[in-house]
Amino acid sequence: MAGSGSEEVKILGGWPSPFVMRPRIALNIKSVKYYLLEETFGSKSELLLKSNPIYKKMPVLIHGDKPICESMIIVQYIDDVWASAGHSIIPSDPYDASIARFWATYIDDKFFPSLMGIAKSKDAEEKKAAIEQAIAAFGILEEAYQKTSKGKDFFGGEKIGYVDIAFGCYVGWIRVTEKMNGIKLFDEEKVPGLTKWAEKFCADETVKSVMPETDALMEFAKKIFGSKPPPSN
Ligand SMILES: N[C@@H](CCC(=O)N[C@@H](CS)C(=O)NCC(=O)O)C(=O)O
Repeated sequence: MAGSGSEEVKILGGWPSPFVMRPRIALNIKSVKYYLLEETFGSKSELLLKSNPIYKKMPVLIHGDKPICESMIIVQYIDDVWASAGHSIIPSDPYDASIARFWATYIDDKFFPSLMGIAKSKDAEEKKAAIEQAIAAFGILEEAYQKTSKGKDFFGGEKIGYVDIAFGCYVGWIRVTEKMNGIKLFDEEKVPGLTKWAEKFCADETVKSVMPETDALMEFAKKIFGSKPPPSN
């Protein structure tokens, strides 16, 4: 049985992590108060290691004394436990829910590796290929957005939903990637829907307080990836 909605809620995680943003947005949608137990990148707390012994990654949601791991599983859990609060994050229609899960999986399995590929590429050729992959994924996601939003602001329709949370958590990192590499992924001409969507997403009350400033994220990125991006063609 799911835990009672009244038990204490804690999130283990660091502010720059896109994955940590996901449950924080979901909790904001449900107006659930939580404590953020800040994890430092590079050193893992005992509580994190104990709470996520398999992957040892953030975020972990601790509800009462129960740990829940994996960001999108946590989002689903929050939607289930606080079902009557805020709005539904997962569509109630089973088919729409499966489509939302499909796109969330695509975002983590295909889009995110291409974004990371840009930062981690060792030479110009690798970087070019990663940029091309990211642009292709943006094109695919633009189509998905046009289909699922049905003329509304978000993938989820009028309100932020499952796919918005899955993709939206990367907006800050996408902006950092654009700045560090002199490229444009949110391109009004090529992906007009996604470009407007990103602005609406970042302006939403449930997102504003957890979306890191691009400059702060950039400083953090320089520390982990180095200040000089690999050469481009
Ligand atoms: N699939 C995981 C990914 C979580 C993840 O990669 N977290 C990173 C922070 S952004 C982490 O904890 N990294 C530490 C490590 O890999 O040891 C999720 O969605 O929760």
